[in-house]
Amino acid sequence: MPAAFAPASAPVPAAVPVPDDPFASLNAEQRAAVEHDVGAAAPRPLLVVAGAGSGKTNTLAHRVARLILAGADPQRLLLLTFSRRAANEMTQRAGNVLHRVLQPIVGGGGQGITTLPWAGTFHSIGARLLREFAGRIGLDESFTIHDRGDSEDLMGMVRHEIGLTGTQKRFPLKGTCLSIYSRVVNSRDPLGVVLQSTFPWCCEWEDELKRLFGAYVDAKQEQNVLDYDDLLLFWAEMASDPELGPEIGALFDHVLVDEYQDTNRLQAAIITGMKPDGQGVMVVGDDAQSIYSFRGATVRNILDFPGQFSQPAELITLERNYRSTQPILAASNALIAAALERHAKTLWTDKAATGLPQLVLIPDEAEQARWVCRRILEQREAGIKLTQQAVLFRAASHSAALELELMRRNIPFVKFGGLKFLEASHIKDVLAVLRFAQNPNGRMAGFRVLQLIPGIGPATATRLLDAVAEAPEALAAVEAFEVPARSRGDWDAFVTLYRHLRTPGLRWPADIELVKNWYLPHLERLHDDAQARAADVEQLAQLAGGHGSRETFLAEITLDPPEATSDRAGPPLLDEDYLILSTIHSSKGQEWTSVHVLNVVDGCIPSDMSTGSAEDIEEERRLLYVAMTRAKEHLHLVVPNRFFIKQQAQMGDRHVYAARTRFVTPAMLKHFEECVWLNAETAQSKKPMPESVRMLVRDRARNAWK
Ligand SMILES: Nc1ncnc2c1ncn2[C@@H]1O[C@H](COP(=O)(O)OP(=O)(O)OP(=O)(O)O)[C@@H](O)[C@H]1O
Repeated sequence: MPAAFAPASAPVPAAVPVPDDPFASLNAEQRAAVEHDVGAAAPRPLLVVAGAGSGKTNTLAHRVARLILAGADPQRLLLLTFSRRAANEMTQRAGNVLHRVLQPIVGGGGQGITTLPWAGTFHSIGARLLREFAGRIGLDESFTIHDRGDSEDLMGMVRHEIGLTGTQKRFPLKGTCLSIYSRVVNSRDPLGVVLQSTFPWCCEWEDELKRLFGAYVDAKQEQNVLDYDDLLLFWAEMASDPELGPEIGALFDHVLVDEYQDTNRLQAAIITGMKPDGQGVMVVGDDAQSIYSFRGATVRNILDFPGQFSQPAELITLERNYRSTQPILAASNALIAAALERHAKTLWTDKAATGLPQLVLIPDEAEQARWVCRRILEQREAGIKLTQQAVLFRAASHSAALELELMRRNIPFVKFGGLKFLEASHIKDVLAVLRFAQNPNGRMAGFRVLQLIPGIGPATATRLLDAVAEAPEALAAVEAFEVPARSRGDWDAFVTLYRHLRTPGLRWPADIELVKNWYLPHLERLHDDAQARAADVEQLAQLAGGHGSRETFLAEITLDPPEATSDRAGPPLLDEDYLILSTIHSSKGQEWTSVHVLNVVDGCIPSDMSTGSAEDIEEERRLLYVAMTRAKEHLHLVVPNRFFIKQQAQMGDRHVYAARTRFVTPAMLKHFEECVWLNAETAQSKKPMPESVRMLVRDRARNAWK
């Protein structure tokens, strides 16, 4: 039995007598979900369909605590969440409940009982299981994991190698190829179907793509690397194996899945493979918040869950919303009621409020930025901290004007969902060195590292990587390699580093210190803003200290990267109080007292990139629903009327007119307070819009398309 599955060293006493009812705050439906088949020998599958803000995360955390109190072994509890942050939060919340109950009994805190070693994302748990079972499925356990960028690069390289770049007609780019591949793997649909439905302009390349994907899989195998999709694919394969599937399933008494609406077919197959009868399986989700179909997630998973196992699942619906005021909820309900298919539920709340959500008409994006800043400062004066206010938008680029305005006014903010830490080239460089040391056969990492050395280009790097692939020990091949004379000094420094990194017994995180010292002079040479980037490298080194080994660090940072880098629009203006800027996708699961949604116009939401099919449009509607239901007390949908065209001379006046999003229909306007804002300097906001202006705006919007 692998070490990770060893029994807990300090088991929780079975069925502890409960002094105070820690579940008293739950409502009847939440309680039913928490108590479902507790203590039963064979707990039936359970689906909790929970509306936005109805406490599903809360319920799941209480269920975890309840199960542990009833004697469940935390080591045999698999908790699958959408992000690592969600896994940590869940563990902490369950810990708080347990703490409240157990503290009077065991005294002195009762902490430490709630480490949930199997709480994490599908991808990170998949990586762990694959390493544990590597030997059984013919996988070398030193495999490294490619992030999306590495995978694209490898796809590009293979595409070139098999001669698809030189074709007369333009073959799809590497990023598109990877998206198609990923979609096929995650949706489990045949290539032809995926091309027809999602990438119709690539249909003519079906045969070539098939050949490319075959070669891509071979390349990954040769180099002993796995991409994100492999983590799910291999896990699903193991789960469907008649011998391994039950063995893996038997490691866990309970399998709990959060945000089930954003899982894909492969993830559903993993659950059914491990637990064909659904015993101990509980999933929680909201079909109205399914927003990840571009990653292959399918809302069908949640709609079909009740009949997925050999026994029917029980269904519990949570409809009481604890987050938002009644008017916010009424507007959100009206919006989602127009959706084509969903589990019927209508949220209600007893949080009364006087104000309606606002629909704010604004002349253009620049005024939108000014108005939002002004409102945010007003609200702060009224006692709402900046961290309790968020500005949400459909695409990361939509906040550009606002970011400038915030910086001009010195309002601190943090942005989620922009450029990711791992996408920054300096972070990629450092990680590539570590990866090349961990797995010398991983060519993408090696290729990147070697070309950091002055005088070494793609041809020399390829020769060295070939030599490494053929040699029994990578270090010997590196030491014996002859580089051009002008690279000699830099090369020797690299060989010394590589020798250290390949020496057994090097104590992590010493590796990253060595890499940092080697890399910083290169950073100085390569970038003008080296200082800001060096701070990121420092942050990476600090993160590294929190991991047990090079191997786990590389796996975890690839799977769950930190968000912010100095590569963003500006340095993160951190303060003890700061405003939240976030894409709607990254706002999932969060809540704020006040929410502004930018660019609530057709073309932005629905995005003009996503209006291909009825399903795409439906997903855009759900996105707006997710954004609106993040608000507790104040909600503002901002509708700028005019967009300046980006590619034109400075001070150019070319622009287009936009219309309010189609999702807020005239019949829904009664749920909003409509206001118009003409100019930040003349305080004209909140006056009812004069009919003359209304007409003018409407006519102009229409004329723009004549
Ligand atoms: N029984 C309850 N009594 C009081 N407040 C509750 C109760 N259940 C949940 N809440 C509160 O309601 C809010 C929403 O809860 P939670 O984040 O768990 O909802 P959710 O269903 O996961 O939301 P979403 O899906 O919209 O992200 C939180 O502030 C939570 O503390």
